[in-house]
Amino acid sequence: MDPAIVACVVEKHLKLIGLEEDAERAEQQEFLGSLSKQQLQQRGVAIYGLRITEQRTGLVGKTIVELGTGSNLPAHVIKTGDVVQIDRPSKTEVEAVSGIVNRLTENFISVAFKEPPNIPDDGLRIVKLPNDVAFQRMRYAMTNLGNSKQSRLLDVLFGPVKGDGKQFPDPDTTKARWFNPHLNESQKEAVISALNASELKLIHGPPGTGKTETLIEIIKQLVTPRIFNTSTRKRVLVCGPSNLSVDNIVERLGQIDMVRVGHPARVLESVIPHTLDSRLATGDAAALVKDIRLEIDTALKQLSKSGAKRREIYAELKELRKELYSREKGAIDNLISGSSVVLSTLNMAGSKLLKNRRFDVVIIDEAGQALEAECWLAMLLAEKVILAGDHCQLPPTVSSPSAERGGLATTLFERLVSRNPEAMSLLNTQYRMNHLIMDWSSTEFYHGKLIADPSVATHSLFTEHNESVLRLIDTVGFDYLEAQVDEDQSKYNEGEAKLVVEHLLKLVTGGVSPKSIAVITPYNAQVGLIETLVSECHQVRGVEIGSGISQS
Ligand SMILES: Nc1ncnc2c1ncn2[C@@H]1O[C@H](COP(=O)(O)OP(=O)(O)OP(=O)(O)O)[C@@H](O)[C@H]1O
Repeated sequence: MDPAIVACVVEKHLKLIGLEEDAERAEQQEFLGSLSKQQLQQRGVAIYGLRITEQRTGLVGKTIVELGTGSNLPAHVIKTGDVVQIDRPSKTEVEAVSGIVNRLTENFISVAFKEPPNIPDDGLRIVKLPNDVAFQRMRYAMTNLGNSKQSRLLDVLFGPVKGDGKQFPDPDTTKARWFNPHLNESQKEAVISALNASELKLIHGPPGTGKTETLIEIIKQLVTPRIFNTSTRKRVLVCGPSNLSVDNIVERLGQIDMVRVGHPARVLESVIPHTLDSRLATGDAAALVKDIRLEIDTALKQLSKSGAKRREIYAELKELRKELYSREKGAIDNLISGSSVVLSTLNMAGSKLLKNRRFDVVIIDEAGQALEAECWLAMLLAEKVILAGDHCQLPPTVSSPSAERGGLATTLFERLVSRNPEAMSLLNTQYRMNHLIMDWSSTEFYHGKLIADPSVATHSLFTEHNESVLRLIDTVGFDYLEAQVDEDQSKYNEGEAKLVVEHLLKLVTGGVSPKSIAVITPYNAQVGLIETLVSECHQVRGVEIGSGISQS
């Protein structure tokens, strides 16, 4: 590698991450500081009138405080994993404490704290705060990259070595043993070249081309080699930028020896049994920590009625939590280092649980949606990386215009596709769209290289073919006026919304179920308007309407 190039990349990204963090913080603070109680509630960033309903011990000695209002919580936008402040707005002498939302139901919100919080039992408020953990971790990743030693992987990524190194002679594909023999030719080529790559593999997967399907085969082949005659089973870290991107893989891996690192409240329900928490709560580890958890919970219960003994109980709690931490840490280490496949978000790869571990291979899915620094959180943990994604779709969202101009939204995947094209395979057959829908994007973005699999190439919603598969409606000249709701700058257009509902009616009366239709519009106000019109028209109720921005 060329240390000067690495230093330059590190410096650039540290600066861009700083700009992005400043922009996000300024946005949040301006937002929170300028709003009244009523406005904060209306926007859903604060919940008032809460009281503590329960306190207990969570994983690694955290204190979990459950709060409720006595009935359903008002509408809010607070999500699990958000950093929140808890205070008592009517009493300034009560010091605010901050924690992380651990679980949410209609009636309760649970918050995890490092130490038991010293707050009163009622009259409390929760306010959503900006979360700087992601930024701290990205900074840590870039600093680590700057300090990393020369390696083959870094030579490929920052030096003159090409990313086409092979470990084995190419196998006879007709005789290869596949977990999924139905993979198409481009998928099989991607699997073989990924397994054979010495340091780097890039898999370019346009929509519906079976990127996940291909990664599943790669993971299974790494853990239990069948194609390449090697007895070495690899240990794999699989990451993605969002919880959903990781959970899609967990769901399709089946019964493999794996552990999903991440908060159970943030993962899909079907994935919960694979989470670290669930595995710890059910295995041998559970017995090891059961007694000590009970003792902590008893001490926590005494705390609220203890008066003068409060200090003693705090001291006892501190000791108990130290012991719990050390036992749980041992159990966590055993589980993570004993699993063939570990899965987490990129951000979580920078957490205490994973950051100093080593793997044989790191796989990143949806790499076209991840910031470069996030990728480094995972990539520094192995000597071989496989990145899958599609740089021709939307890049990750960036709040700071200066950071965007500086290149923060240019992903590592996109950079490597042009820097190391020899390491790339294109998945060329898609299984989702009629070819008429595909043709346009194939020509515009994929140099006309996409093929529609025969199973979908001519499929259509109607058996009697009188409705076109793809229709573009130019509303210029229709006198449809755009309007703006408020200072949010969100726009809507009544004429276009009515046109959408007319088309929905046509589809539904033609026999399409409303549940299989989705409407996407970039403006929240337009989402709201179409939702209202849809709710007023009973035939089309059930249609999904959204801005297309993922919530995961
Ligand atoms: N070789 C194949 N034969 C038949 N069906 C396939 C094949 N590969 C993928 N599919 C199907 O195509 C669909 C898309 O696959 P998959 O979700 O793996 O694609 P993707 O590229 O990850 O999708 P996305 O566009 O969401 O990123 C799935 O229904 C999958 O079962």
